Amino acid sequence: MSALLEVSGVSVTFDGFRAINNLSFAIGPQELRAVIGPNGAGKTTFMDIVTGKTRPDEGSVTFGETPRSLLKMSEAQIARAGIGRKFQRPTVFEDQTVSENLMLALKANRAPWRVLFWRETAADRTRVADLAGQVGLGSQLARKAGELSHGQKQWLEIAMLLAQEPRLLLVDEPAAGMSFIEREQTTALLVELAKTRAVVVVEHDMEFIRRLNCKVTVLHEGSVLAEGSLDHVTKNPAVIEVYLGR
Ligand SMILES: Nc1ncnc2c1ncn2[C@@H]1O[C@H](COP(=O)(O)OP(=O)(O)OP(=O)(O)O)[C@@H](O)[C@H]1O
Repeated sequence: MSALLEVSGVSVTFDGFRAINNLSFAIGPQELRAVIGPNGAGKTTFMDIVTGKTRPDEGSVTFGETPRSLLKMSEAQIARAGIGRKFQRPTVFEDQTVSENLMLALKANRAPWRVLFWRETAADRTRVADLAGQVGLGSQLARKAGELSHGQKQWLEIAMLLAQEPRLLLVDEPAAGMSFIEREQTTALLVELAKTRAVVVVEHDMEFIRRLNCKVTVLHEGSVLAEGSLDHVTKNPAVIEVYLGR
């Protein structure tokens, strides 16, 4: 299987400190991957590089079936090329309904000149209902986003990202602040989403990762320390040492 995203030999230095050190990472077109690692391992910086927020000093980052370098693309171009990022804190419009939030996301997906003449169509309304259904908010369309639970807000934001039809979704700590039931529903959602796109989940919650039941990449000091199933990596002495400090 050829990779959808390929990060190769990437390094980033902040004021002389090497936050990412010769990092190589690849993910397939329909793959679910968990990225773990202790604080400061470089997980956020890795996502910043993929989304164009941080530029590496060396290495290459390519994306797509016909690999295209992301390094010369702006953050907006990378998003349009099919990479969506879900930050830890939900950023939905609280005073707007679920339906209105999703309609805004659909609108944002249009070329600027088309937005000028944009009118909501029946097809848009169907798409909004479909997006809400995909994340389990089909019955919440008329509710204000501000009234939703924390987990529901996170799902709404994922649906807003899905409006852009990303081929790669980066999800930062989805389990944080969620109830047990919400975490279980989120696991199921991410597994489902990864059937039709690549999904990379950065998470500290090991129980959550166990339920994702996917390949895990362990980062440490800006490099890949171990890769494989959760059982495989958690038996690795180097991983145990990094996590337990022994
Ligand atoms: N803009 C920056 N300037 C200076 N140092 C930075 C910058 N961004 C990140 N770093 C440093 O780079 C290292 C990697 O940080 P990063 O946030 O990527 O780690 P992380 O694995 O996401 O950690 P956490 O789990 O705590 O979120 C850290 O030591 C951090 O202090």
